[in-house]
Amino acid sequence: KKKKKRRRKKEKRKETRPLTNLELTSSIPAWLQGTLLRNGPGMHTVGDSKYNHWFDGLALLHSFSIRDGEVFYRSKYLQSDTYNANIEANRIVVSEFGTMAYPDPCKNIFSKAFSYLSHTIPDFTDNCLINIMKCGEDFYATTETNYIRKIDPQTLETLEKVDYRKYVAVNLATSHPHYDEAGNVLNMGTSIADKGRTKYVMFKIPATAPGSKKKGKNPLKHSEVFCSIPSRSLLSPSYYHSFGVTENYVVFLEQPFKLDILKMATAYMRGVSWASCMTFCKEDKTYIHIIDQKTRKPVPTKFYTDPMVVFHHVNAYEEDGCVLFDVIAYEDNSLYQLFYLANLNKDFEEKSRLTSVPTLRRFAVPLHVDKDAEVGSNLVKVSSTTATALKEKDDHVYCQPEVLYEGLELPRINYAHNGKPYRYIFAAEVQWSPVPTKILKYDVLTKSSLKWSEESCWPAEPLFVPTPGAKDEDDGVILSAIISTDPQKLPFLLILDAKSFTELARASVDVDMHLDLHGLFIPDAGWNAVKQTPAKTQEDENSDHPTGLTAPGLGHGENDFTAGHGGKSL
Ligand SMILES: CC1=C(/C=C/C(C)=C/C=C/C(C)=C/C=O)C(C)(C)CCC1
Ligand SMILES: [Fe+2]
Repeated sequence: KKKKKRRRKKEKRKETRPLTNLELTSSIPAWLQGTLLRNGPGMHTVGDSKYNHWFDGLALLHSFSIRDGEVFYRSKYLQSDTYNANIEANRIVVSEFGTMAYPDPCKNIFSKAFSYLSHTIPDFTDNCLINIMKCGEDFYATTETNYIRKIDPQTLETLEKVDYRKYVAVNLATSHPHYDEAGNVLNMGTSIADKGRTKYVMFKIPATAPGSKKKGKNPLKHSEVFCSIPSRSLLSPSYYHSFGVTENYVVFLEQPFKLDILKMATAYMRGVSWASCMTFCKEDKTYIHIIDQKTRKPVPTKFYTDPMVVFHHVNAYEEDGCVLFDVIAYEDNSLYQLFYLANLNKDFEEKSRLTSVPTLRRFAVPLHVDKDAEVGSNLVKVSSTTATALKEKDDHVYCQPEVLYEGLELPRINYAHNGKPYRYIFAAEVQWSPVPTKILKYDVLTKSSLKWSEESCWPAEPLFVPTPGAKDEDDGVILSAIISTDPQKLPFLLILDAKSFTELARASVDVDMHLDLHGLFIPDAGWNAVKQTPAKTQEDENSDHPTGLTAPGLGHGENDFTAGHGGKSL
């Protein structure tokens, strides 16, 4: 018992209490007030057991609150059922993407959690480590299963566990929803429970519960299915990580990177991970579904392109009768392969090489296909792109993209331009190694770029925050959490001027920060709001350590992307 207590205390100490007055290099723009809230895998070892894949790690939330020129930092593990069950058992007892685990036989912890999906697939994890979703007034940590976890964006406390299945029939859902101008959420999920009718389900969650402007109502209860698309193959639906929207359409790629439901149904018995149930069928095509938001039906033409693997859609818009969409595409699924912790060894940067560089590809899909157009003719009449769409017989159209840029991932845009013509992509530059070393601003119009980099620095996804009342698309700042491989260098929040890509300020944090995945910025309601001092929630746990240091994950020298700084971790 004593040992357990000690261990728990140690876990707690990996989290920070709010820190004030982070070291700033220069002043932060006065208008920049709010919280940068981010998510990512933070712990890859529980007791003596280790996860196999970087995407398995227990979710660690962290935030930078910027108020009146000061920056406050805090981090906290998501207290998911998965986290609690693992900590309680002192080993990994819940399966993640790359790790199959078994419940603790001595405990009854799984009596509730271990329900069966379609009587074959065990309940999925609620370790929501990928992104943060805003849903009405609420914020949720998200992953790709049917579970999301409500969180308090200020204290990072974990609140309710929400099962999407209570509201819409999905077993999987993306961690990259879209938002319309009113704040309604549009997301896509896959329904595999009903084996005979495997389908992709597009659903909407309203920003406010209809008929009530009162806070506290759960908008999820009012989720509605917007459209569903039958899967081409009932036993192997495609895997997808995101999708695109324009003002009137939705872009969904049914790619040849697939989930094998039969393999998934027997994975638990066979002791293999979910990841091993995913196959890239390089002989197959990538089908492009364009859904009309007015009719809520897919455009009937069968658009397709060559096999590829896409995780991130960048943006999509309509121009001259076409839907144009930009994605980051790979030739194969080697990205997932690289993130196995066994591959993330000490010589990681030298040894780990992607077999395909992520490329920015622009596709053009003609909305109205002339039945009389000649077979072989290009149906794209847009002058801004060299992408083509060749008419074939039987209502098929073969799309070939224009390759715009090579070596980028984690794309973000000024979200006010989502679904509309746009010019700038902010991303992490990655070449043959999956670790980003530069932040990139790519101008899709002039095809030129600006970059930020610094010796030994690994940047996170760059997030764009517009200046209030901004007119230009790039009028704002870029926020990115930077970690360093140099033990002498502290991790820091970097603030760049989005136009010139010059540094405006940085706030160094004396913690062991983890490399995160995705997040969002929550602007403060009023710029002149009363000065808020975050509550010192973790003070007593950390009182033996006045600076409230964080050592998420494994610490130095272990393979979890934690770039520590010498001697400071707990
Ligand atoms: C647990 C689980 C899954 C988890 C997938 C995850 C966690 C994917 C993360 C992807 C990322 C971070 C991509 C970045 O580009 C699946 C395969 C959906 C299916 C079944 C259960
Ligand atoms: Fe993502």
